[in-house]
Amino acid sequence: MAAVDGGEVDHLAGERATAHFDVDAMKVAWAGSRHAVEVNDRMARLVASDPVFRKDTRTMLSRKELFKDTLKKAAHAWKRIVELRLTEEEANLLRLYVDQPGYVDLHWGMFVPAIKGQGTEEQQKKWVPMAYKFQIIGCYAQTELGHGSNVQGLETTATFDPNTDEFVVHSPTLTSSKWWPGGLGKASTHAVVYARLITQGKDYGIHGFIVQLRSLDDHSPLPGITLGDIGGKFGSGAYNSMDNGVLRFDHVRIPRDQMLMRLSQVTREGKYVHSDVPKQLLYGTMVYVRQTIVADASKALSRAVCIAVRYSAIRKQFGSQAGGPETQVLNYKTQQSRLFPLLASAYAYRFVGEWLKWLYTDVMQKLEAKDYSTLPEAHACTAGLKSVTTSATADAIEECRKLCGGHGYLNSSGLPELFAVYVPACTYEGDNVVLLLQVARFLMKTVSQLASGKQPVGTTAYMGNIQYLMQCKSAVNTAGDWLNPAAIKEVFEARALRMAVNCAQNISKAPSQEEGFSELSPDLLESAVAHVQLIIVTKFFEKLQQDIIGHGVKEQLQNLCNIYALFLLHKHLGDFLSTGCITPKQGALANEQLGRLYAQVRPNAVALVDAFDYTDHYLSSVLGRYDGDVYPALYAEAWKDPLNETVIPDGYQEHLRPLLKQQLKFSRL
Ligand SMILES: CCCCCCCCCC/C=C\CCCCCCCCCC(=O)SCCNC(=O)CCNC(=O)[C@H](O)C(C)(C)COP(=O)(O)OP(=O)(O)OC[C@H]1O[C@@H](n2cnc3c(N)ncnc32)[C@H](O)[C@@H]1OP(=O)(O)O
Ligand SMILES: Cc1cc2nc3c(=O)[nH]c(=O)nc-3n(C[C@H](O)[C@H](O)[C@H](O)COP(=O)(O)OP(=O)(O)OC[C@H]3O[C@@H](n4cnc5c(N)ncnc54)[C@H](O)[C@@H]3O)c2cc1C
Repeated sequence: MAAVDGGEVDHLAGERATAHFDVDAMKVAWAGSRHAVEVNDRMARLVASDPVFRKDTRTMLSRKELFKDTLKKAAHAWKRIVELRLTEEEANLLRLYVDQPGYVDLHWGMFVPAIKGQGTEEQQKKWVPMAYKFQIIGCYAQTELGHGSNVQGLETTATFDPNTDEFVVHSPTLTSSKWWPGGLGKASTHAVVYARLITQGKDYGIHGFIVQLRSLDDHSPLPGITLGDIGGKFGSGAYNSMDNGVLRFDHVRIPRDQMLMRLSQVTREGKYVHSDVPKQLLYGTMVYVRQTIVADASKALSRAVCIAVRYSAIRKQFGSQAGGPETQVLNYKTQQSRLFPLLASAYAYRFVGEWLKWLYTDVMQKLEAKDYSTLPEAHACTAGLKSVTTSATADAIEECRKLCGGHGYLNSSGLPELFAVYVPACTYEGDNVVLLLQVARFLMKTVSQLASGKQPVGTTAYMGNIQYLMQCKSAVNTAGDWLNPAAIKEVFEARALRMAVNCAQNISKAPSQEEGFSELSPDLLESAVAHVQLIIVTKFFEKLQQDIIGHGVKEQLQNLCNIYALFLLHKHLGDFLSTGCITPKQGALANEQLGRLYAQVRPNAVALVDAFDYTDHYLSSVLGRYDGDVYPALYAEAWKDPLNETVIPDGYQEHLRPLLKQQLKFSRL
């Protein structure tokens, strides 16, 4: 089952023949199960073979054309989902492979989960079926012009009026205008709006409300509602398919039962009642989406890496003095040392994403049973992993562009658009720095509780080993010693713990905890990153303990896991040295071992990206084609540009001809 939808000749056949492992079995390890490979493959092909889902001219469309194209694709996708009676799993994958951001992402990804998570059973019964049938389209309207990161600072108000049993939703200032919600600008009929609840003269803080925005008859905004799109965004094509919107309310009335009342209620008389649950559950939808964003990071990263690896195997430069063939750029050690850690990261993020999904499901089950003890851990893990994986992926896509040289800068390489679509992931669903500071808070709390003898659990369990980890010295003596998982885990644990303890000690010297936290925040960020990287490394090792079938698959994954860990060690050598976890000599040995691992990956590189099982349609890159027939495709693609529709360009008569025909007027000339 090869993901070929390219030409007849396989220019990468030689590369595929050198692989030391069973690619089909690796597809199973990557996708999670044989079933997952099958359903992914079927949905990817369904999309690739449907002309409505073509995207090769997307970067050449105007904003209006692009938006209309997005509406068409979303409606067609829905039609196919209904006609083919696709399951929810299949439908999600179909949307993924359509690969065009649009209102449906927010409808399914945030609006529906917000109602399911924060609505009472009655509210769910009323709203969810309408949303499932697309009788209404919803978005998630939280961020405002003046406030995004600071959710408690939102200004929109929802004031209860006991005379009419309604809330009056209002935007009191310009900065309280809702600003950014995807799908809001043009498509949504409804929104979950976050606003300050005011009743009986008291402000009870932020709560969620379902508000109808547009008429279900003619889609015009309802009275008191001002709506629009916030304007063009970074890059051509890319996230411009999404109608991120602005919304203002002028005393808009909604029935009381449109407040999402699972966590707290307002009675008919206007009394505020808070259920016996942590108020942070209000943030539940964000936790859910952060978890999905980690899974998406491995998708985006693996796409970019697939393009860069295949093209690096095709591209040749220098190498022969005697007129023989030039060298494949993939053979250059520098290319390998830039590219293979990214390949390893794609696998690492895939597996940690799988684990995070499990953690999230587990926490949800506990919440159902009124056990809230794992909520802080779930928040720290989703926030931290969202932050680290999206930042690294955004950087990696740009690195892959550079790894593809000049051709990587062409839209037809697929990389500029992928980068432009992906970078906002560092900002949306929580700015990455703000989220890392949340992780740091969690770590500082955990460290402070160690003194009282409280044993940390979950991903901070290693901190309980403080006596040992604060003074241990790595026993690594040879480069090969770095292949021992225990040796790697020990130094990653010691680094993370020592950085956290250093921060805690320095904070305790400040006049107040708050001042210390603020002063130390750059160090706290690094401490949080160290902790999150430890989680990723640990989860990769744990994956290797599972039953992994197929010839050579486990060995390849072991190599990638070691590359991921040793690459991080090399990149953050300063941390490991300054905390005394390793010596400079041990750092050099790690680097030596990395070089050996790259050599082992080299013959397997193309097969390792084939295991992602991406169709050419999904990759949408002439450089990443499965068949490696890059040059004819690049050449043909150029001719499709609208500029090449005519030989003589528009503007020649007005601007070029007069210039070329002008009489020389300068005496000096
Ligand atoms: C059948 C058909 C199927 C069809 C198929 C289609 C399916 C499609 C599926 C699609 C899936 C996904 C799509 C994804 C698309 C993505 C598109 C982009 C979306 C972008 C959307 C957004 O951006 S929405 C807006 C997001 N905004 C933010 O993230 C704001 C960030 N800020 C915050 O979260 C908070 O303000 C803060 C955490 C930074 C601070 O909050 P606050 O001031 O209240 O808190 P404190 O810091 O004082 O902390 C108080 C205590 O609360 C704890 N805390 C904080 N947050 C949480 C949390 N989330 N959970 C649990 N606990 C939390 C904090 O730790 C403190 O605890 P203590 O220290 O113990 O007191
Ligand atoms: C493409 C896109 C889609 C979006 N979709 C939605 C949506 O559907 N619904 C929705 O409600 N919102 C949406 N958003 C909004 C998004 O969630 C916010 O932009 C995001 O949470 C960041 O908040 P901000 O813009 O207020 O950034 P700011 O907080 O203003 O960040 C500006 C800078 O300040 C720094 N900073 C802020 N606070 C601190 C601090 N405490 N300590 C140190 N540094 C700090 C940040 O690191 C950053 O460098 C979207 C945004 C984008 C870009």
